[in-house]
Amino acid sequence: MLRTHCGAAFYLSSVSSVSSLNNTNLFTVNASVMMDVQQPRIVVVGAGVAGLGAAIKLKELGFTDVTVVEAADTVGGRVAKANIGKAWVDTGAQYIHGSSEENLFYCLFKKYGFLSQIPDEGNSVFYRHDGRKVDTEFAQRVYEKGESIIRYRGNNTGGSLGEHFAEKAHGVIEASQADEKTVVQGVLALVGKDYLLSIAASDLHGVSADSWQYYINMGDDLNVEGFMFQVVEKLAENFPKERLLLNKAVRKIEWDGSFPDTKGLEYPVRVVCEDGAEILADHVIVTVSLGCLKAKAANLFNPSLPAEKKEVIEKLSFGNLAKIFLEYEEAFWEKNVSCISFIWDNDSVASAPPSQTEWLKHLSQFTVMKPEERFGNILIGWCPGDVADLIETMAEKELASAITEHIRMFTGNPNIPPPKSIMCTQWRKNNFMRGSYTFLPVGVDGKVMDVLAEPLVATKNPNKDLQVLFAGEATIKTLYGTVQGSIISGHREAERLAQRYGRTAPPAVHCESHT
Ligand SMILES: Cc1cc2nc3c(=O)[nH]c(=O)nc-3n(C[C@H](O)[C@H](O)[C@H](O)COP(=O)(O)OP(=O)(O)OC[C@H]3O[C@@H](n4cnc5c(N)ncnc54)[C@H](O)[C@@H]3O)c2cc1C
Repeated sequence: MLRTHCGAAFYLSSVSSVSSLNNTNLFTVNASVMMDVQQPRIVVVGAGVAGLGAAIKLKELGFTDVTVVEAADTVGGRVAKANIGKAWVDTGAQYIHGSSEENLFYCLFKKYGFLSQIPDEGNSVFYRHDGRKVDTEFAQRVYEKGESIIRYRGNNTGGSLGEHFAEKAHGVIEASQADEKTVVQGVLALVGKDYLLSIAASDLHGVSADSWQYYINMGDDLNVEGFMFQVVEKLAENFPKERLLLNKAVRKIEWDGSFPDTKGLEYPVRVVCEDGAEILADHVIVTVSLGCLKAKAANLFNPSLPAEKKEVIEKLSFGNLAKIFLEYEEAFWEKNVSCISFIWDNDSVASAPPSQTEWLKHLSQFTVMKPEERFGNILIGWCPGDVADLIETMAEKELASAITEHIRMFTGNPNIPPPKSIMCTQWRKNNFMRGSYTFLPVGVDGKVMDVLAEPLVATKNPNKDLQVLFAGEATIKTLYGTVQGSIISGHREAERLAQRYGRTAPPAVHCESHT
């Protein structure tokens, strides 16, 4: 989830109490507190942040028979990397939403010594379609006004964020001076587009105005590009490699059954993999994305999911966010610039070729990867929703050429060369992700995520409970769409099993004690 514009904290104004998140800072547990030696067999499906979080927490809680099964050839899921130019870049998450010690991910960054390596954000520059720059201070002022409107938590309004924003933005435009109206309108439209990036949606009118009513604000955003995947790789070192099965896609989860192993022991769950392997288990924690659940849940579970859960899977939206990495021989931007924004107005629509206007309109923000010594000259262009879906289908050459014309027009510099390399993320096409992250469409209350998080209830074997549990960013209404939400959801399910086996964890420990 991207929720930052040009270094400015782009977050929700009112906050819920962080103390409501028990044990969020628990990442070590003294195994001596174990109250029994029973070792149920547990399978975790997915080695993204939620799966790793669950597996490591289970290990810390003294469970020794834990296996993680991952379809991809690497860990991390939607925290992922790719090589471009001289560096590895984060193709998935790259912001810590909440740079404070309430945030477990922030603590991990601190623990692994990465925080001190994160450079300061630079300046923003705003262009109109004809190369004119908008005075940064003025643009920032209007931008902040727009942000304060859109940073709206909602509280069972049932309305759309688009409606809310349009109404309030209209007031700001009306109140501005006649000669500034067009720019004010353009900057406010930019706020809306940037917000769509943070939600990964196509249209604010399709997004619930109540999207953030349960959300926990842990502080400002921090851009940790190039470090997020490193933190997750380090995290994965805390789980035994031989128990982490990569390139092993799960095809079927059979539950509420009675499956004997070779020793005649009976297990209620059988996990069947694409390669034909079968793993018997007492418990399985499913962490696949909402996108995968939408596409595959009907065939993945046997017996099938209860109607209530199916309904939630259908109701929640799973967006897309494209990151387009553009590598240049030399920077055409000034050294201190970290964000380049394009402000569209009615004239700019006419200036772009009609075939490209629609998607280019949504390519309004480019961030500069910093520092140059580490990354070279790389810009990231950001696109949300349907436009991201479309861009995934375009050839790199076509994309590079359209973007170059776009940048030339807005900067007023016809000599900007095409990028020497270009790479676009493909989250929607990825069979094991099917998009970027969850958002709440109009009319859907975040509480439905609690339903998604509920374990399945066995009917044939009610004494063998908690057979199928669910974790992942879509299962946590207070932090969905984020890495910290994912890890906490993994911990939640590990702790659910710990409770089931009478295993108690010591009280939460503070971030500082791990530095
Ligand atoms: C482009 C992008 C930008 C983002 N930006 C940010 C950001 O700046 N800050 C932030 O906090 N969050 C951000 N997010 C969201 C964040 O990355 C996710 O919320 C989080 O990583 C999800 O973790 P997860 O474990 O819940 O799911 P996943 O990462 O999706 O993990 C699920 C795992 O299950 C595996 N899997 C799927 N199906 C199967 C199967 N059948 N068998 C076996 N394995 C399977 C997948 O391969 C995957 O590894 C971003 C996401 C994207 C895509």
